[in-house]
Amino acid sequence: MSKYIKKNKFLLFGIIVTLVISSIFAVMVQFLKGDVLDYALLRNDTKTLMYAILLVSFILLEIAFQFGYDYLRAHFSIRCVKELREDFFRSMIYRTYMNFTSKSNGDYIAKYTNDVDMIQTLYFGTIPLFLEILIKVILVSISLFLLDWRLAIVTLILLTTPLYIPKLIEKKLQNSQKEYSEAVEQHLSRVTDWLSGFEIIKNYSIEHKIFTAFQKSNEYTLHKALHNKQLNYVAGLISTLISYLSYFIVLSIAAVFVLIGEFTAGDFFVAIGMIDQLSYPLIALSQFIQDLISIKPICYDMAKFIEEGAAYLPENKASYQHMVTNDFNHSIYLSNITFGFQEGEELIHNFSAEFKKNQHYLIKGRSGCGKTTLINLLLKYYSLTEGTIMMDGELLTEDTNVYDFITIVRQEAFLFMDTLRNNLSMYTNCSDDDLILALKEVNLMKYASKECLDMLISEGGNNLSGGEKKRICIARALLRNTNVLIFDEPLANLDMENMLIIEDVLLKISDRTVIIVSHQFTENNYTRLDHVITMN
Ligand SMILES: Nc1ncnc2c1ncn2[C@@H]1O[C@H](COP(=O)(O)OP(=O)(O)OP(=O)(O)O)[C@@H](O)[C@H]1O
Repeated sequence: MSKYIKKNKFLLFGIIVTLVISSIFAVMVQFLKGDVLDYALLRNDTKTLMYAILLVSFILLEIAFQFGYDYLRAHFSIRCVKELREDFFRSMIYRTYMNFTSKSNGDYIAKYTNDVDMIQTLYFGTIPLFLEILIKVILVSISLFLLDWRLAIVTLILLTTPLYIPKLIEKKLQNSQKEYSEAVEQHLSRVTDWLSGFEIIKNYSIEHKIFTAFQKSNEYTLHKALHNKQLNYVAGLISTLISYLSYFIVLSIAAVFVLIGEFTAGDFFVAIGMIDQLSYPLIALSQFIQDLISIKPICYDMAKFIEEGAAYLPENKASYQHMVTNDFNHSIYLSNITFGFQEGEELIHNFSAEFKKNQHYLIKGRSGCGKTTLINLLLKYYSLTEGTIMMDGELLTEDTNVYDFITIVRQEAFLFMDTLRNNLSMYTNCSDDDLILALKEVNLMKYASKECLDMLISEGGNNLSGGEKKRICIARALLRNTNVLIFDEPLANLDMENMLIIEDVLLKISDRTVIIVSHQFTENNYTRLDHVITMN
């Protein structure tokens, strides 16, 4: 996390400068208060008035610099969080599909909301406050030394004892913060899951069961939050008690100095002001130390997450520089491939197939025989146990960017909450005419107009029918000029009319290699395909 602090070092410098100046004024105010009192007791009106005016001016200056400090502090925290969020999102979005799916959406959301918020409050927010207190403590300690070195030494020894409390329970604080963060992650994963399954919850009338599960999960999370807060409060309470005790000891010593004639009334007044200036910040300092200690594991996890994702960033991925981005000219050949998810269990055994350029293929087979897995192997999601995948006689290697020549359309049609235009063009510079042509190709005449391209698609494409969503996804794939188009179960969840429309659209695609994975494809249309591959 120190990276973000370094990036905003000028703001931090500004914070330190305004802090030092406002703290100097705060200390001067204490001395001036003593002077005003002493001159008032001596009945010296002119000096009393002069020092009173000076006192008011210094108070105003202290307030002005304090405002400057608060202003910069807010900017510092916001800038750090902005950069942290950007790094988080970048490290997530550039991951490989397999790496991304190793975590649940809830995990990502919890990290993005809860963990980032905690880091903002307990780390970026605490650092300026920690500096504020530290600078105040240093300046006030120096001033106390100037007033009386014996009192200064006793004050510092006694008032700094509460600072050791957080260090004594460091492990407990960190564990409790981490447990809380993990509980939030689990809770959000479950909530996102319930939101996605809203329809099924209604359909099976299991609202009560889900609510009970929610209550349990919510209670567990809040129990962890409470435990975390209680631990912090106990540590805070001990620190405050010790601090007050120390305060009264130092106060008594200053009172003794007055009684034995070593301090004037003004000196006593100044000393009390100084001790006040020290005691409250030191209590706060112990809380900030507590915060910084407890947030450490969350910061560590966040840094690890970002670092892990950084390996996939274009600028850091060495292989990107020599990534093969060419098309194939003749064929893609799967040669004797074997693969299994578990060791010793083979899902695909010694399978071979050739996909020739610009031909139509249907891959069929019973449910669960490994059709989607075969496609995922082609997309390099998993490593083969045995066999090879060749492109024009050359091995498909780690460095081959298959997304450059393959477009995949999955069974679940996914559309972004955006305009139809952006959902079709995928944010590239496609002309409206091309978009309209693609819509016509997939028989979506209803939307094939300039006005309709501006139509907003709601979350999950809820304002479209299942068949329409599928056809928009196919049109989007057609617009992407890749040599290979793969359709994984394009006919799933469609009625006969829509099935036939989509089959026709896929069979009419020319000058592309089309691979259709389906166990529902109409047998009457087999003659329009170049090859039918049956997987056992
Ligand atoms: N990520 C995974 N981890 C472990 N097992 C998996 C994974 N993905 C799929 N499987 C298993 O591999 C088998 C084949 O799944 P796959 O999706 O390839 O079948 P399919 O032929 O496409 O089935 P369908 O026609 O029903 O879509 C299934 O038994 C499934 O449980």
